[in-house]
Amino acid sequence: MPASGAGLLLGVGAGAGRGAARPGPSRGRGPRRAPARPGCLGAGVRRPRRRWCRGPHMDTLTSVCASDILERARRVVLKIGSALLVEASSGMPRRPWLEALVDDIVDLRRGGREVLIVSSGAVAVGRRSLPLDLTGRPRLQEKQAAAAVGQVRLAHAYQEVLGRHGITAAQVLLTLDDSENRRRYLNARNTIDTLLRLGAVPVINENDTVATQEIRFGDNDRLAARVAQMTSADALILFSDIDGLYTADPNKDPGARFIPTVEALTPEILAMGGGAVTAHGTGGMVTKLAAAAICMEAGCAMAIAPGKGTNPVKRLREGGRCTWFLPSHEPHAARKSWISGSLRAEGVVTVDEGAARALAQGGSLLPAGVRAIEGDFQRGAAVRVVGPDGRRLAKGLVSYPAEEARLLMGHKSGEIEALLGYRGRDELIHRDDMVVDTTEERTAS
Ligand SMILES: Nc1ncnc2c1ncn2[C@@H]1O[C@H](COP(=O)(O)OP(=O)(O)O)[C@@H](O)[C@H]1O
Ligand SMILES: N[C@@H](CCC(=O)OP(=O)(O)O)C(=O)O
Repeated sequence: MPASGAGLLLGVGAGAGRGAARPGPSRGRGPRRAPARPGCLGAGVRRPRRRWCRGPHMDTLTSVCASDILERARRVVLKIGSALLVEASSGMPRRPWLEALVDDIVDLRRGGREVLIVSSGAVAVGRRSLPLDLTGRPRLQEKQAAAAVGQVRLAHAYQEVLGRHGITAAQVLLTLDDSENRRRYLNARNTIDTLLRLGAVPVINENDTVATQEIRFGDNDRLAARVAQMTSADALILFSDIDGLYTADPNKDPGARFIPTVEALTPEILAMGGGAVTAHGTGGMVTKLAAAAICMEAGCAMAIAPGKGTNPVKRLREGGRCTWFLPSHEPHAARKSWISGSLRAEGVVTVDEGAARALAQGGSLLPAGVRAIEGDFQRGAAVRVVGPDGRRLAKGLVSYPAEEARLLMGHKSGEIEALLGYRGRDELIHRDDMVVDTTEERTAS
């Protein structure tokens, strides 16, 4: 899987003659960033490079930046922890809180944003429904059993509260493997993209019942970051029992100072979380900082924000305090650099002149424009795209394995089902999964 990259990128077009070009906006998502605003900084905080944090409001950094980031985001992931969602005494989801959260989600969507929820709570809800000792720490198998029971109830709660607004809830359960194995990663991403395109709200949790100790995320902070990375989200909000990152745990150190913005995970910042971020750390700030590392690398802004009290998103949009972790680049750039830099091309796809022109204009590569295919690759592999004269045009992730791609070569997308026996994607390489080589790159290679 894309260990580090995420985001969307340039598109490429289809073959001439029998193939239609597919220019236009990527997967229905609009322009992702608005122009710069002048900066806003808190005392002692380095000036962010980001254009979204520039303003004259020197003492109101978090409010200005929060509203900027959220207002400009097209795709937002909200992570809800068990403690916020589940009433400890009853083991039931806090209904009024959830309803208010959904009001916030409706507002976000009204502004044209896509919203995904990463929700914990399956174990907390399910524990009470099984004859388990609630005083001790449950063993892994007991937690998995509890999750199996609780997840049904959790999904039902989301279905009801979203359904009141006519919104369809969609349950997606993921394991670490889904984010690290490229095929599974692409499948999960395509499913989530499709759900969003169709107007549903994906409600995502770890697939606790099959995840084992060794492979489980173990913490939904990191799962949420992986989801943000996988879906090229612009912003991830981790709702917590605390309003952000402090120089030390404020519950232990009354002198701890609030940090409004983090631009780089320096050793000093990591130390604030109580030590180095490891893959196996759990809870507290450690997993939140691990999530921040994933997001910042993926070009996604991340916030630790207070979730207690009603309408947490609304409060944030109205200037409520939180800590923002700012990425150094946008999701487009992160994904583009992952495809062009980190992935080895496992095959070569030769396209005709019409397809080459369409690629340059921005659009997806349809099978119709393909003349030849070299290599033995799997679905999701990176391949080099070359023109009829062998010149490099692009690099992208293929939607079909080599043997199927060869069957589709030169055919219209409408023939895919008849040729393969199933209806796959229209594009051999979707424009979002492709980096078009610039003239300089072509000359250099
Ligand atoms: N540097 C820090 N800044 C803020 N909180 C910290 C810090 N170090 C440790 N913490 C602790 O982390 C807690 C939040 O983590 P946790 O309870 O796991 O989150 P969640 O709200 O997602 O359940 C805070 O209540 C606080 O006690
Ligand atoms: N997947 C588990 C939750 C894991 C988790 O990270 O929980 P939390 O720390 O409450 O966000 C569940 O649904 O119970």
